Amino acid sequence: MIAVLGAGAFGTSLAVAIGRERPVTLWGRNLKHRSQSAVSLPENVTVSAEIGDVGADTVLLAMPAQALRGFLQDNAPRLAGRKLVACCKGVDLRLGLGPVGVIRSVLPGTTGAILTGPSFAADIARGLPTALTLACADDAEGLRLQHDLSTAVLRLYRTTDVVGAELGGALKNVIAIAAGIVIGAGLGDSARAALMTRGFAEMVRFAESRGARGETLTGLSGFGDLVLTCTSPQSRNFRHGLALGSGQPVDESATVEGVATARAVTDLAERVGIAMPVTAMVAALTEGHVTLAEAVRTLMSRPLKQE
Ligand SMILES: NC(=O)C1=CN([C@@H]2O[C@H](COP(=O)(O)OP(=O)(O)OC[C@H]3O[C@@H](n4cnc5c(N)ncnc54)[C@H](O)[C@@H]3O)[C@@H](O)[C@H]2O)C=CC1
Ligand SMILES: O=C(CO)COP(=O)(O)O
Repeated sequence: MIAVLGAGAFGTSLAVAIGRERPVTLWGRNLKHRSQSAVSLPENVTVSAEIGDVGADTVLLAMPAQALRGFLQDNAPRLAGRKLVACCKGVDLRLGLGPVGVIRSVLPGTTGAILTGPSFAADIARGLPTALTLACADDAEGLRLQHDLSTAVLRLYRTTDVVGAELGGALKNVIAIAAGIVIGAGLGDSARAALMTRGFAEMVRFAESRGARGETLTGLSGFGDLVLTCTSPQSRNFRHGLALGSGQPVDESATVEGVATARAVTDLAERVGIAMPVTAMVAALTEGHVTLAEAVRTLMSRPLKQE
């Protein structure tokens, strides 16, 4: 049995997609919000506001990355021993870990996996074809999850490179904010392409330094999601950048994972001496430490180097 915890945009869309083929329980802490959503649920989906009723052994965790640690701590006894699949993208500010690292840190001994890759919740909910990465260090467990969670239109690829999948999804949000800033400020498509490419280089550099395989970063959870998020106004991270770049107010109510992750990753990279110029600039810009003009000048005046 499968449960999705978190009835926001992504959790609801996953419950809808999986619920078209098999039974799912969807739990949310604020189901009033869900009932206002335009998405209608298939019959296979049972909605519950009582977490104690959720008896599934496979549990998808679909809340923002910065909320995951507290949620796991609050619900540790009830979640221990289940297969936990993180469905969020980010690096925890306090622990400096991706979502599976957070699961392992709060619930040692629990199987942790991550479902990530290029997919807008609205596309999944509409039943449009989507391909994602399912990463689990235990390949036999990963194989089982891959089969249990794939559907006719939700195609899961499998890897054991958990760190690579975690960091691809987390870091692309930061680069998407930068891409939005570039477009919002009218700096042009050429500048965005340059920034995506150099941003991707620093994603790979950072992820490899933490044990990820480069090929994971070139896959769906890295390059794939980078392309989607840096080029579509459906992305909240991209839209956040658009607002910053064009001097408009940002949407404070939106889940914009790249903001906290930019700070978390900048601090981690500084500690180990890895150059992350785009990520560090996004952290400085979103925190108001530099102006856009200073950021562009700084990035363009870095010493000339080999590609
Ligand atoms: N929306 C999308 O298209 C996609 C989102 N994601 C990822 O999914 C994660 C969640 O994003 P969305 O669902 O889009 O955000 P959302 O803002 O639509 O929903 C977040 C949900 O988490 C719940 N929540 C927040 N803090 C909580 C806590 N402490 N305990 C329990 N529930 C809590 C909220 O009540 C809300 O229902 C993010 O990491 C995002 O990057 C991944 C792929 C696609
Ligand atoms: O992760 C996503 C698409 O894969 C969703 O992007 P946003 O969180 O920027 O909306």
